[in-house]
Amino acid sequence: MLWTDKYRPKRFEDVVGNVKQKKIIQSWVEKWKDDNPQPPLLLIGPAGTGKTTIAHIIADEFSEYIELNASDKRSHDLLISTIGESASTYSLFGNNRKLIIMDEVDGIHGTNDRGGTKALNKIIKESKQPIVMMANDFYSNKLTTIKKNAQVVKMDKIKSPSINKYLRDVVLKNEEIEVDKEVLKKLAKRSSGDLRSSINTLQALVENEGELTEEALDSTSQKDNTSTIFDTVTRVLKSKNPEHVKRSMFENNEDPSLVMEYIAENIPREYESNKEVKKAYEMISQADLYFGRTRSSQYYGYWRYASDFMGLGVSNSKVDTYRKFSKVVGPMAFTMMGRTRGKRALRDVIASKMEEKMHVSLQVAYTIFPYFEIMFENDEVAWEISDFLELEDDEIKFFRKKKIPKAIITKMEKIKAEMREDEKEQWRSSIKEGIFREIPPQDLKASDAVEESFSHENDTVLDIFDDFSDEELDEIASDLSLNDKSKSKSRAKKSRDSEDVESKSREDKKEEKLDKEQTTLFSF
Ligand SMILES: Nc1ncnc2c1ncn2[C@@H]1O[C@H](COP(=O)(O)OP(=O)(O)OP(=O)(O)O)[C@@H](O)[C@H]1O
Repeated sequence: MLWTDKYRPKRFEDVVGNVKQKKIIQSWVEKWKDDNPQPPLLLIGPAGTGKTTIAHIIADEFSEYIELNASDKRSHDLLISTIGESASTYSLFGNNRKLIIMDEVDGIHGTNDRGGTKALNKIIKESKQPIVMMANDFYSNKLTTIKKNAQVVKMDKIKSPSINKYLRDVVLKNEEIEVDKEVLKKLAKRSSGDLRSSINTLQALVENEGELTEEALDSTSQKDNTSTIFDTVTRVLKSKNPEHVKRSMFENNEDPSLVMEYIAENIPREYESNKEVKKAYEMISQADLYFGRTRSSQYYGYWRYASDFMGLGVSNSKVDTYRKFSKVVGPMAFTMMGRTRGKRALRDVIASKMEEKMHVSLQVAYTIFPYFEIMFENDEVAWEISDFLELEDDEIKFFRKKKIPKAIITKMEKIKAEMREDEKEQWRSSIKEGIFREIPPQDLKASDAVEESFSHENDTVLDIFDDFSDEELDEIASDLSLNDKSKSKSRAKKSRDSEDVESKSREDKKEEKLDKEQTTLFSF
């Protein structure tokens, strides 16, 4: 269980720091309870200081609450259509107030066609129900009017001695874990006032290493004012606010390809719908492509695209934000493999085996990886797929921690040995078809997903490219084969890019053919 969830304060007294602010908030709650309506509460402050925690403690004081993410367009529509009305009507039952919690109000879209702050301001002004809003950026111009109509509570960073004390007396004491005092102090200091990140870092280090060592701390946590890798991943997966995501990516000093691996590892832990997972992996695969280009061309400008795809792209792949607490974990497969270049190539070796045996593009192969993780949980299926793809032991380890039991291997090899050649052939194609059957067909069409993510329904994705020049956009469009015109322009410009596009269309044809062939059941 995630420690930040386990030790999430349930009462105001348990919330660390911000003593004066807590008093103001408690008084706001008391006044509402005395039937004395108050302006909306706006909690502004740095990440991981307890704003959401406080909002939930407040929620316990009211009979009902509704929680929305203001920067999420769908939430915003919901807000207008349902809350807009109820916020301005008194409850029929006196004190039965419905608390409205709105996170990321500094990420709300400004213009009218996207809902906008105007409508939100109207609701805030007219609301007869308690509203709590949260934001990170005190100086965001999106908050100018909201601030005028709200009771603003500026939350401070948590001081490092308080963080240290909390980690020691609450978290470690309860977990019955002893750590080096000096290293703990260092961790508290490095968290830059972000209590959540300090807890996450502590848990990750203790669980991964079995103890808290200075070396491990130095390798994961960052210098002051920079986000830790865990925070960046949390931000990318949980937020839909482009500015927050961008800032977090920017402030992270880690090796960007490692950040990508962390994000990739955590996508299926946070996102629930296949469509979102698939879109997110599309974005990862685009980021990966640009890392590859950076390496081959030594042009570091490509890093920026990689960073936008894995940050904003992944963040925007979710339809809605999830209100759950998934544990951010390190990239298992990559940690196991170490980070040497030779070993990291393992991932690409698997993908190319899939390309050869399953006739899919490398891009699609990467998209299938998370599904393999699930399929490989079954011993027989793991053996059959591994045998079909001719995976080596270390490649199997990529998808499952445990070895395939010897008894299963012996049993399956015996079955296979007794098959005639034509039966073997049929069996191999049934494995291939079986894999495809387990994956929604639309998830296998990489190019569709990219096009979809550029559709006008998903406006926020377009925001990613707001500050790209026309030329840069042209190049990206051609890489993603979005339109023929830019494709041919780029072809003339760069032979490397044209090779990508051509091989992509070859793969598309192969996929179309495969789609037609997929008729039989997954017959394991
Ligand atoms: N002041 C605090 N006291 C005790 N625990 C805290 C405090 N702040 C954060 N935490 C821990 O960190 C977790 C996350 O905090 P929370 O979600 O409230 O932060 P936040 O300020 O809302 O961050 P964000 O701006 O990123 O949404 C909590 O579940 C809790 O475990």
